[in-house]
Amino acid sequence: MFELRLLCPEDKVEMLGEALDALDALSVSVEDADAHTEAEQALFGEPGMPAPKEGWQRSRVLALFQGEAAARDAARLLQVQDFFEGCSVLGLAAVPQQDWVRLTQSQFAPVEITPEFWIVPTWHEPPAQARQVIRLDPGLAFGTGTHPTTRMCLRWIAAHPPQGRRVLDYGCGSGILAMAAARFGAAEVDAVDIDEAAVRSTLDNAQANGVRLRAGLPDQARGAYGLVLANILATPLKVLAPLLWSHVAPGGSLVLAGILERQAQELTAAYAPQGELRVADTEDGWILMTARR
Ligand SMILES: C[S@@+](CC[C@H](N)C(=O)[O-])C[C@H]1O[C@@H](n2cnc3c(N)ncnc32)[C@H](O)[C@@H]1O
Repeated sequence: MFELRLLCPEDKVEMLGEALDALDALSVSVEDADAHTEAEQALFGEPGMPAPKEGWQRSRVLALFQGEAAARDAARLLQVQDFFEGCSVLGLAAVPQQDWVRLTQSQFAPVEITPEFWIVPTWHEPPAQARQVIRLDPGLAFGTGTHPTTRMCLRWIAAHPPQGRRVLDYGCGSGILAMAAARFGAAEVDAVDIDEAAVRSTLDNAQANGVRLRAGLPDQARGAYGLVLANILATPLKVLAPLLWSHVAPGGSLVLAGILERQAQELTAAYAPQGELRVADTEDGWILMTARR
């Protein structure tokens, strides 16, 4: 394969991407051309807020082509287009053949939650000491067990098995928390998400793990649950406070994640009318907050 490297200003990125697509590029990726220099610009918003800008001042656009001829033709064609003004060709380079599947898989190892409880990709054997295993491959939905917020929720579930309880996983992503709740004895599990792809992913993962649960959009959450889990982000968690609390049964627990250490105070304040949130765990600057009803 051959890689064509282009440089372009912010307002040309989208058009260039579409043109490369039309020229049969196998893939197009965009990087900050000023990364690791004084001119590097951070491009992210606060959790729950849009990024301040959609592109970098100067972007490096990398397009993969099947062969050298296709990459050279694309470069020649682009250079004579009006919209290419302000852009330039940085170069063409052969991309060494790699086993991409193996390379991707090698980045995902089994994740230890406790010495007995592991999240294991399907291409790995579970470790010998694992007594509880969830099989999960990285997919479209969030939740492989590699993120601290997910890991803290999983540790909490393992330490407080929801034996015989109804459990709600609000913002289920891959369904990892819902499956863990089922594995640790939940009588009934509902998993909901605003993203339909996450709902599908949860159903697929549950089936692959032989776990019974109901998954759907948020209006599928019904009634009171002995355990409500929500690993989202601070801003939606604050907005959802009355709703999430309304689903916690008397004597039940609420477990919240996706919160940065510095956001503890605002979360405590947002939930104060409902219940007393406490920090139950912390990892890599993230915290887990819980409350009993
Ligand atoms: C950080 S992921 C957590 C996934 C998984 N529960 C875990 O712990 O790894 C957050 C999920 O919440 C979903 N989400 C975001 N806002 C939501 C909302 N208002 N209601 C329901 N789900 C929401 C997202 O689509 C995403 O799948």
